[in-house]
Amino acid sequence: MEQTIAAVNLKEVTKRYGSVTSVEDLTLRIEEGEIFGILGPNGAGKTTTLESIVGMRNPTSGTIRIFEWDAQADRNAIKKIIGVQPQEASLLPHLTVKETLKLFSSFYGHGLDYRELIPLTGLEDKADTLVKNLSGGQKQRVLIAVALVSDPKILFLDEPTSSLDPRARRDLWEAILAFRKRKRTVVLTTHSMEEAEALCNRVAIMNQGRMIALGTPDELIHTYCTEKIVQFYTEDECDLKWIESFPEISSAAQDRASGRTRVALVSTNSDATVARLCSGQFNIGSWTHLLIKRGNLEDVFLELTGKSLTGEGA
Ligand SMILES: Nc1ncnc2c1ncn2[C@@H]1O[C@H](COP(=O)(O)OP(=O)(O)OP(=O)(O)O)[C@@H](O)[C@H]1O
Repeated sequence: MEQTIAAVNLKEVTKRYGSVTSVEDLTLRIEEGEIFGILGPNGAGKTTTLESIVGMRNPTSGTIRIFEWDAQADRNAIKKIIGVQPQEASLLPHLTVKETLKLFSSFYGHGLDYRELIPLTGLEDKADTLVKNLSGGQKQRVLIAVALVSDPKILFLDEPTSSLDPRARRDLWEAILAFRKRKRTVVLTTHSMEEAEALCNRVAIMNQGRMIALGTPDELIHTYCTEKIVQFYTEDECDLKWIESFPEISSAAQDRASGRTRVALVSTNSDATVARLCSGQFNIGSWTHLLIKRGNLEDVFLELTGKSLTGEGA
């Protein structure tokens, strides 16, 4: 069966700087229409990967293709179909948002008009505001609008929301999702597992230059986070030793606040644990507020590396 052409295709890509290996033996296929996240802590190799794909760095070995083009040999062809979020320094502070987008549009013979870009990036209220008077989040949206001016087939974003407050971050997620609705591809890097879960249909987790996991957020959580937390409230303290004697319970903890006890059980089989709770096997009397929490991508990273994403040891 003939495979469709990938939006981005990396084969055995390695990038070395002297004795430092930034990216090692990375093979990865990103399909058209995906929002693909490259995740990992500081120094994992995310930016090196992204910049190698867009032709800003040359890999030491391996091949990178964007659709039918080679990332090194066909840079001019590739430039016409990709959008890369520029640095803030490329904005002129004394132009309005509308003027900025008109200026960048004038560089292209085709592409999106500012009248389309402004609603796409949620900048309707700021169209006539000078760039120098925008907040950090609004500037970030202008940068993404600039990356979209050429109506690219693939948009590349390096940590697009790292400096934003939660509200601005959500607004930007909306803009990225709106772009994807146009059947375009987005490749982004992020430290934030929350962002990856909210936005990306597939993610590659990198650590120390290597890809250590690849899949949908759900697949990765299901594969690597086999334990769930079963939480509920009781009136009195529980006999945790008894509860921990059940085979699927890895650990149990409780804390008392506002006259009641919150109990958290880490379970390898939450269905069995809930069944025991409902049938009274834990001998705890009445209970309320049952909550079952599954792991997240942060837990996946912890499971794979023994470290949190912020680099703290487990
Ligand atoms: N130009 C360079 N010269 C030497 N070493 C480099 C260079 N660029 C990156 N590196 C090294 O390669 C490794 C990966 O860096 P990279 O910037 O790709 O990581 P990252 O995952 O994007 O990190 P961050 O989240 O901190 O931006 C790091 O150890 C970094 O110091």
